[in-house]
Formats: sequence, C-alpha cells, structure tokens
Amino acid sequence: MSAAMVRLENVSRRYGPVRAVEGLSLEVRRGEILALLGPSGCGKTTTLRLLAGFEPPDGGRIEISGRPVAAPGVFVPPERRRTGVVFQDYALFPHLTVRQNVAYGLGREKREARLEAVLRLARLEGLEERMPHELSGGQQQRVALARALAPEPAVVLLDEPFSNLDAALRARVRAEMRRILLAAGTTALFVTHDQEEALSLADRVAVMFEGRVVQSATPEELYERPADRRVAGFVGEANLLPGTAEGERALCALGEVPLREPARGGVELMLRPEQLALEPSPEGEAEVAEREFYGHDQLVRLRLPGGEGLQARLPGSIRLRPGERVRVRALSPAVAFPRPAH
Ligand SMILES: Nc1ncnc2c1ncn2[C@@H]1O[C@H](COP(=O)(O)OP(=O)(O)OP(=O)(O)O)[C@@H](O)[C@H]1O
Repeated sequence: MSAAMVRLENVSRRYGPVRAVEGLSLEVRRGEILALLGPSGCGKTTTLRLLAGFEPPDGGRIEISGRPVAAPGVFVPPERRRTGVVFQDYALFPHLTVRQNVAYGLGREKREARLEAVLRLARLEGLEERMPHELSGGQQQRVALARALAPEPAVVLLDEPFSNLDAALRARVRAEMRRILLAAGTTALFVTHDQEEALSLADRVAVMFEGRVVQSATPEELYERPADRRVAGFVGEANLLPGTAEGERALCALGEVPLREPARGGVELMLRPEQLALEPSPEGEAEVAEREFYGHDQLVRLRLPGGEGLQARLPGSIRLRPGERVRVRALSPAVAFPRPAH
C-alpha cells in the first residue's frame, strides 16, 4: 500500500458557534485521486482551506508529504506547503495570457521546459496567447489545472471543479481532468456534493457529514457496502426494509433475502433499485404504483401490503402497468444495518 501524501488527524475548525470541521481524520495516498463528498455546509471547503493553509485549524494535526504543516506550535504558510489549488471560479488572472497564467509561480530556471510540458499535458497548445475571456469554460478549467500542476505540487486541491460547467459539458471535462491528473501522476483531492461526480472520477471517496469523515472507500465498496443508512442514501437510491436476520439470510416483506455479511436479530435491509427483479404474477406481494420511463432504463415504484414503498430499476423494454401485481426478488445480497431506535 502506498504511503499517505496527505494526513489529517482529529482536525477541528470553528467559526464562532459553528463547528465547520470537528474531529476530522483523513488520508490521501500518494498518486490517488480522492473525492471529499458531502452535502452543502458539511465542511468540505473549510477542509480544503485548512489543507492549503488559508486558515489555521483550532486543533489537530495536518501533514503533507510526511511533514507537519499544521499542529500545535506549527503553521506552515500556504506558499511553502507544496499544494496547488484550483478554485471553483478558476481565479485566472484576467489580464494575463494562458501562457502567463500557467507560468505564474514557476521559478525562472525551470520555466521554459516545464511550461511547455504542462501546456501539452493540459492540451493547451495553440491557445497559449489567448486571454481567459477568449476561452470556453472547459478550457479555462484546464488552464487553472495547468497552473496548479506547473510547480509540481505534492497535492492538487480542487474545489467543486465542475460546478461552473453546464451538464452537457461536465461528463466530458470530468474524463479529461482524470486523464490529465493521471498523466501528471499527481496526488489530488477534490470536493464535491455530487455523488455521480465522486463515484466516476475518484479512486477513493471520503463521505463527510457535519464536519467529519464517516466512511472512506473505493467507489464500488462505498456503493455496495455503505457504512450506514445515511451514507447509503447519499451515494445512491436506497430501498430500506425492516427484517429479521438469521445469519447469512434475513426475512422481510420480500420473503427470504441473502445478506452480504452475517447478522442476527432485528435489522434494516438496504437494497439498491437495480438489485430488484420483478416478475408479473397475480399472487405477487407488490403492486406497481408508478413508472418513470427513461429510455435506457426505467424506475418502477412499488407498494407493499404494509404500505412500504420500493423502487426498482429495470431495462426499459419490460412493460409493466400501474396496478399490476408483481413478485419481487433480490438479485444480489442485501446490506443489513442495525434497526434504528424509535
Ligand atoms: N468564514 C466563515 N465564517 C463563518 N462561518 C463559516 C465560514 N466559512 C464557513 N462557515 C460555516 O461553516 C460550515 C461549513 O462550511 P463549508 O463552506 O466548509 O461547507 P461546504 O461543505 O463546503 O458547503 P458548500 O458545498 O455549500 O460549499 C457552514 O455552516 C458555513 O456556514
């Protein structure tokens, strides 16, 4: 396993009575792209600012490349942390050309060779003499990324890097950014509130709620084995059903369902909509309530006899009508959470 390039240990930051970051611990490994994912106001931007050194933490320890940059009695200023920052609005210098923007912050000795390499890496050849206002949003973002990468930082920090781009452009720019970061071999941490962005771009995702990280995992692990119901609902759509676990399986309104991890007693079962298969049957336990057709697939809302709702994601070609009865089967094991206390 590669060493941690960035380490935050029990870091806190308050603004008056607001605990923006509270006991946060997190590691970013050398060469990985980590997404810090959480709802608005959970402290993502504050974490990024603490890492960049724009403000000091109230407590805890931050290390970059094995060196403490913030700890009791230690505070290394931003320009000596070896971090590159890509701001949400890119913050390009409007009166400087693309070349001058990227060259900013490069020492004179290394400048020419490194500048050409970074411009090529970020596919900015041919745009070097343009001014920022003469560029598209995606191109501006590549300039901001090139400027951050130019001094070969230990870690690149990106704040909501796609929020200024329209939806159609986002997926393409995302793949492009991943390609550039991988080619640069850099360690990167980006913050986002968009689960799709986090899952599709990052090697690992850290989910943050109320100032702390509650789970760090690969995108697949996070989606398939969320730590609790809140993470489950934040990283995707989650069906939650009460059940009784008996080791490797559980009993619930769908009958017997296999479990990912053995459990016993009262549990709450989590099944993703695409884990459910439906079969029309007059004796089926569920009734089709609604159907949303998307072409490539469809979302079918079901009602169980106890009144609980369920959602199933199915190929668009399967025809089901509201009012029809269906049998519901789990195609893969459910995750069992402890039953919430009422
Ligand atoms: N300079 C500040 N002064 C006072 N409160 C602040 C300051 N900066 C952030 N906060 C508060 O700290 C909390 C965390 O803010 P932060 O910007 O880190 O969240 P975020 O997860 O990045 O949210 P968003 O996705 O909306 O940008 C919020 O309640 C915010 O209002």
